[in-house]
Parts: sequence; structure tokens; C-alpha cells
Amino acid sequence: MITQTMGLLVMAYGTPRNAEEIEPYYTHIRRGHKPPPELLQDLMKRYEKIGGISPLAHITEEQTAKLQEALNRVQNKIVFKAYLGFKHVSPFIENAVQQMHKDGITKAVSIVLAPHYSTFNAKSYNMRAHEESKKYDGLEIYSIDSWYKEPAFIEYWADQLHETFNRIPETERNRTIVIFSAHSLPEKIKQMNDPYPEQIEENARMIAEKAGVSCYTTAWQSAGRTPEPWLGPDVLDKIRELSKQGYTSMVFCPIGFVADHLEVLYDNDYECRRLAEALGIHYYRPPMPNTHDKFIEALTSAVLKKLLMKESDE
Ligand SMILES: CC1=C(CCC(=O)O)c2cc3nc(cc4[nH]c(cc5[nH]c(cc1n2)c(C)c5CCC(=O)O)c(CCC(=O)O)c4C)C(CCC(=O)O)=C3C
Ligand SMILES: [Fe+2]
Repeated sequence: MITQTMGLLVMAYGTPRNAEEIEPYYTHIRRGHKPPPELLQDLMKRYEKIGGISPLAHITEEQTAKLQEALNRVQNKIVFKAYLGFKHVSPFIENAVQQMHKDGITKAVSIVLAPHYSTFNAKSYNMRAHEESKKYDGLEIYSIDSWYKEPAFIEYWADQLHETFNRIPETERNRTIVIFSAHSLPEKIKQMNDPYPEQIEENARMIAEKAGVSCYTTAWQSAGRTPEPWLGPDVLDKIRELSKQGYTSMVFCPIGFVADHLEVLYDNDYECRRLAEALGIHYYRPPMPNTHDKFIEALTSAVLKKLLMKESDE
């Protein structure tokens, strides 16, 4: 019995699709200010290092298609129709909302392809979607703020940790530490009572507990290249500190991200690995969620939970 079609607004950071798009992308991130040539060169070099361009565009589309497919498979009351909107590239979040309205959608649920809530990501994504939807009479969007506690998400990373530990020689295990990391944000979020730092800590604890890992820590990565202070400790400093403490194997779980992209393939797999190996440390980084079934299950569950809560409100 099908009762309604519902929009599924999937929002993500966005990535350039080819080398020509890098400059306009970076300009958008910098709120319309063209990057100075050195910064642009530096970013282009990082993309070159991971194969010319990020695999992210493709992965995001696949995640969205799989989420739509799973939502329509596990229940038969609502037909979900997915719309993808980006923060920094076209189609922008606003374009996706407008398209939903054009297609006659009156109710939609929105989800961000990042697990945690902060003023810089989920809040700004949701605000942009809501501002745009106000222009269209009768388009209501139910926004999921965060979904990092989804059991299938915790299980995904716990399973990955199990598999990774199985690859680490037994004699090495008592000198192994897991580093959970997320994108750093400007330190001023602390004065804004932003829940992001606590959510990362809580998520790390939940995953470590589920995996039975007692030796773990958290750190920040990929801080912006601006003069203002960013949340620390940075993951590179953390590697140096842990090396001094005698750890010789490190397992990197960048839980703030959900796909293979620049921050993981360059900041973790190139920068962290290079430093770790220079210090004689074995570097491990379990695969990212990408389109893994467990991960899609987590997103599916977050969407259905949001709608159940909505039903009981009404
Ligand atoms: C919290 C957060 C997430 C995770 C949550 C979410 O996903 O929403 C995230 C993800 C991503 N960030 C990405 C890329 C970039 N982010 C930059 C710069 C910035 N990120 C910020 C925050 C975040 N970013 C911030 C506060 C800045 C400073 C400028 C500003 O105030 O906005 C820059 C500029 C140059 C540089 O600093 O490197 C680039 C190129 C890509 C795509 C990678 C690819 O293409 O493979 C992804 C998935
Ligand atoms: Fe970013």
C-alpha cells in the first residue's frame, strides 16, 4: 500500500569533478574570494597526489542511489525519491530543494553525508535547505541533525577494527593504538557551545567499546590554512607524542568522514603514513564506509527513525 512520495534530500560537502573545477570550488569554500596562487597550487598538488581528482563525486552519487534503493526496499508505505545537493559545487543544496518543489514534492527528509553535528556542517547544510524551502509554499523538510549513534554505523567501524587487528602480529598488539579523528574546526566553536567535540569523543568511545579496544585516543586532522586557532591536538602531533610513548603500530579511523576523498587519501594515507613510517611506526587505515551495506543500513535507519518521530509528533 503506497501512500505518498517523499523527497530524500542528501547533502554533502562536494568536490571538483575535474581539474578546471578546482579553482571555482576553492573560491566558493573561501566565500567568493579567489585563492592566492600558492594556495591553489598546493591544493592542485594534493589532488594530483591522489590521482588527479577525488573519487568522492562518484562515491557520493552511489551512496545516494543505494540509500534510495534500500529505503524503498525495506518498507512499502512511502516512495523515496533522492535529490543530491552540495555545499560547494553544483547542484547546490538550493538547486536540489528547488528541484523537489518543481517535481511536486511536499514533504522531504534531509540527511547529511557526515555523521556529526556542528555549526560548520550539519547546521549550515540544514539552514540552507530550510531557507530555500521557505520560498516554496507547502514544502516541508524534516532534517536529521546527526546519526553517529546508529548501531549499524558503530558496528561498521567495530568490524573494521576487528579485521585490522587480525592483520597485526600478536607480538605487536600491546604496542598498538587506535586514533579516531575528525576534521578540525576553528576553536571558536567552543564558545558557541558546539556539540561536535563531545560527539566525536562519544563516538570514539562507543566504537572502541563495541570492538573491545581499550587502547585508543582522538585527534583532529585537516585543519584549515588560516591564522585563527583550530581545534587540537593535530593528528601529526599526536603521532609524534604516541611514538615517544613507545607505540609502534597505529590504526587510523577518520570517523568524521564517510568516503575515500582528499582528507583521507592525502591527509591520512600520505601525510600521516609518511610521518608514521619515518618514526618506524606501522600505519593501518581500515577502509572507509563508502557504499558498504552496513553503512547504508545506518543511513536507512536514521531516515526511518526521523519519520517515525515525525508521525508521533503529528
Ligand atoms: C567539518 C568538515 C568536513 C566533514 C563534514 C562534511 O563532510 O561536511 C569537511 C569535509 C570535506 N572537505 C573537503 C575539502 C576541502 N575543505 C576545505 C576547507 C575547510 N573544510 C572545513 C570543514 C569540513 N570539511 C572547514 C571549516 C574548512 C575551512 C574553510 C571553511 O570555513 O569552509 C578545503 C580548502 C582547502 C583546505 O583547507 O584543504 C577543501 C579542498 C572535502 C572534499 C574532499 C575531496 O574533494 O576529495 C570534504 C568531504
Ligand atoms: Fe573541508
